[in-house]
Amino acid sequence: NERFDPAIAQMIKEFALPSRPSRLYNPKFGGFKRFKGYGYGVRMELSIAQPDDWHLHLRDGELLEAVVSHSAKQFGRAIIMPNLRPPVTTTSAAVAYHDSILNALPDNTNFTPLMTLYLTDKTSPHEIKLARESGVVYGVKLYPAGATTNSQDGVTDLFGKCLPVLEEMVNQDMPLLVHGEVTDPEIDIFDREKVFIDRILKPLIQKLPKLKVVMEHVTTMDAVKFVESCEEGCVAATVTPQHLLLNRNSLFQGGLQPHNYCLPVLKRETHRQAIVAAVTSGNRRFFLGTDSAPHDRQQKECACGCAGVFNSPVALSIYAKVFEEAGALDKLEAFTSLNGPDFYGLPRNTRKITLKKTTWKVPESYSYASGSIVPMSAGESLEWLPYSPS
Ligand SMILES: NC(=O)N[C@@H](CC(=O)O)C(=O)O
Ligand SMILES: [Zn+2]
Ligand SMILES: [Zn+2]
Repeated sequence: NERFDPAIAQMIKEFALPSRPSRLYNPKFGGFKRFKGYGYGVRMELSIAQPDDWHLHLRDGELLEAVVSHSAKQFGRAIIMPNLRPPVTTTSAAVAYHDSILNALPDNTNFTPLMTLYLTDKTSPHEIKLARESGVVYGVKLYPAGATTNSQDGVTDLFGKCLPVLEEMVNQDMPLLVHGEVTDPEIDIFDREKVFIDRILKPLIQKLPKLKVVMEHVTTMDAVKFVESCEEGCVAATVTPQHLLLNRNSLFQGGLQPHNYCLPVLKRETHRQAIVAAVTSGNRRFFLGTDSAPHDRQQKECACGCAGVFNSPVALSIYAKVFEEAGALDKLEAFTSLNGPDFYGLPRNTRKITLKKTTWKVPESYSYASGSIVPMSAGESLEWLPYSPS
């Protein structure tokens, strides 16, 4: 590095990986032209195994058509959430939904949807067997009834109604994916995740220590501590771009910000920092799950707006930004591309994608047949532009 100006040498040191520099990180030097954010025109590229999205809402109908390509461009696989109306409660419904996703996909993509079943009080153990046999279902989703978007048909009493199903899931090695918030109206909305851990998750893993559980979209230091305390390979967590980048101030900055409203709701800064520390530590229990949850603009900008952030177009740029700011770009690939398949017992993607450190502007909205969808960070500038896999 002596060849370079000391400022560049320092930057290279910061970005170069101690362990596998050539594999994960290839800085390319583009002369000494001024380049935004970089005094000396250093151009950076990050090449990583193709990421998967372990928590994604693709919706159906027109919305599915409008959003699916944003995921298919960047991700190899995605766990598809079943909270449609009506919810995907049976294997045959999951197979039909799988087909409609494949039909909506653009040509020449290798994107593979991994389906889930929506757990209800009435789900039978037999349905779990069918799900496993289908070869397209990879998880069962627990929505406490009333906790979030389209959760009306969710579970009212997990231990009272669902134990035989959960036992069959252990037999079938079928993971339980959890929206971890209690719905008790007495509990403050900012405490619902913590209380869920104490009331439901701790007793659950005590009763069924072999059940694979993914705590979806973790938002608190309590969840981080809980997941870290569990046995690796049994309990894991997905983390969204918004819960890594934003705190609850972003809901009210300069006026009410409906496009930052999702569930679990954004938390205070100390929680955000705990989540960033967890994912950038290299802990294998944490992996990428965008929770990209598109709603039409009119359903967001109204008197009783829906919960959900549409982040597919910006997710990888934001994850890279968060890891870069934490000085942990060397841990990004494990989080985006390795820990997830390892937990689910699936092969890692062999394709690569490239993230290029260049400034790009996020569109204000994406229009589709009957409306438009506003993405996370709409109108803002981001770096780390993802390139399609080669
Ligand atoms: N995250 C959200 O705020 N919304 C999700 C549901 C969910 O994941 O809880 C949705 O389907 O819109
Ligand atoms: Zn959820
Ligand atoms: Zn979700």
